[in-house]
Amino acid sequence: MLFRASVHVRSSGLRKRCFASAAAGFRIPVIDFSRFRAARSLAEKKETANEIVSAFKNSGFIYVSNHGISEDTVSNVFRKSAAFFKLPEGVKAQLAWEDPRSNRGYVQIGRERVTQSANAAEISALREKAPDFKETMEIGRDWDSEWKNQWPKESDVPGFNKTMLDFFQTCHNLHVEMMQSVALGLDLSQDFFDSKIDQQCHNLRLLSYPPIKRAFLDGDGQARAGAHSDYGTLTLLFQAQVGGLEVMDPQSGVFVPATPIPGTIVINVGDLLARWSNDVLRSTLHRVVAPAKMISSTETITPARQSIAFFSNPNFDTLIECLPNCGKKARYPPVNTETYIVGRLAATYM
Ligand SMILES: O=C(O)CCC(=O)C(=O)O
Ligand SMILES: [Fe+2]
Repeated sequence: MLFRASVHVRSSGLRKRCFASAAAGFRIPVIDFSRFRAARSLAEKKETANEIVSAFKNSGFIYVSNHGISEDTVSNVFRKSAAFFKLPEGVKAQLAWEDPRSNRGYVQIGRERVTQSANAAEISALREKAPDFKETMEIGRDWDSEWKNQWPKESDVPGFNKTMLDFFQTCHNLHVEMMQSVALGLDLSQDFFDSKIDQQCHNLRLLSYPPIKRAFLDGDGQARAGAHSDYGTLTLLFQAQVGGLEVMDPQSGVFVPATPIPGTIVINVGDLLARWSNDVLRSTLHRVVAPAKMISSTETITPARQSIAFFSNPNFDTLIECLPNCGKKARYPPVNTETYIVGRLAATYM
């Protein structure tokens, strides 16, 4: 049964109550991360860490407030991203994403079909029938010896490259701290993950969902981004105010809107972290659909939507095998991070 569940924002700067439709028991809590940073003892730190891990066990998703990334920084990234997507198709096409091992470059509408399936033929059929209505720009660590980022010319989008590189580093730093909280919440030493996630094998993804006829999105299986889980450790998602992100309540199977809360980052567990934790932590299905609130009830075009996702990964040479404190019997065989991530990417792109 659906009902209105309240989401409480704890931070003083953001003290307000937000409402989200939710199935019974389903909650995406708002975590004030300044409490983790300001904690004067390990026990105090662990209080926030436990809240985070408890949410990752239940819904797999949290909103994080007071995360330390300024609004100016985030809005500047959104501005540069918008300027990039406004470039002529021909210019963007020259920066095309080419190889899952690189996972860098521009992905035009219809090239990716995110789904839960790991079967390439099934994904290909889905892509034909119901492609994702989005374009993206994928950015990796810039000092990789093998793979180069596909940067636009400085004169095409002034300041783009530097803005994105700075933001990449900023998100990496937050990921390290978030993983420290995950470690504490799992009763591991705070630095447990540090040396396993320090090579920045992450992927910064700029997303642009163009305005689209609502009727299109109402079609069978059609969405701005189809139901999927993410692949890595944690995803840091910055969403603009348009809305449309929905998270599946794992108990009821109902998709619940993850309504944007200004100033917060949505953070969710990816498949590799779920696997690492022997499914103690949950990697939850989510999707992007037409926003619940349209401009008017007669509106047939959904507004454009922008978001920025930072897909954090373990180091590519990290072996993912059942963590301590996560059950006696491993559910999965060990897997190398790069093999896993590249395999998933290879299946989802054409
Ligand atoms: O655009 C969004 O809000 C979510 C995007 C997403 O889930 C993804 O790219 O994996
Ligand atoms: Fe996602």
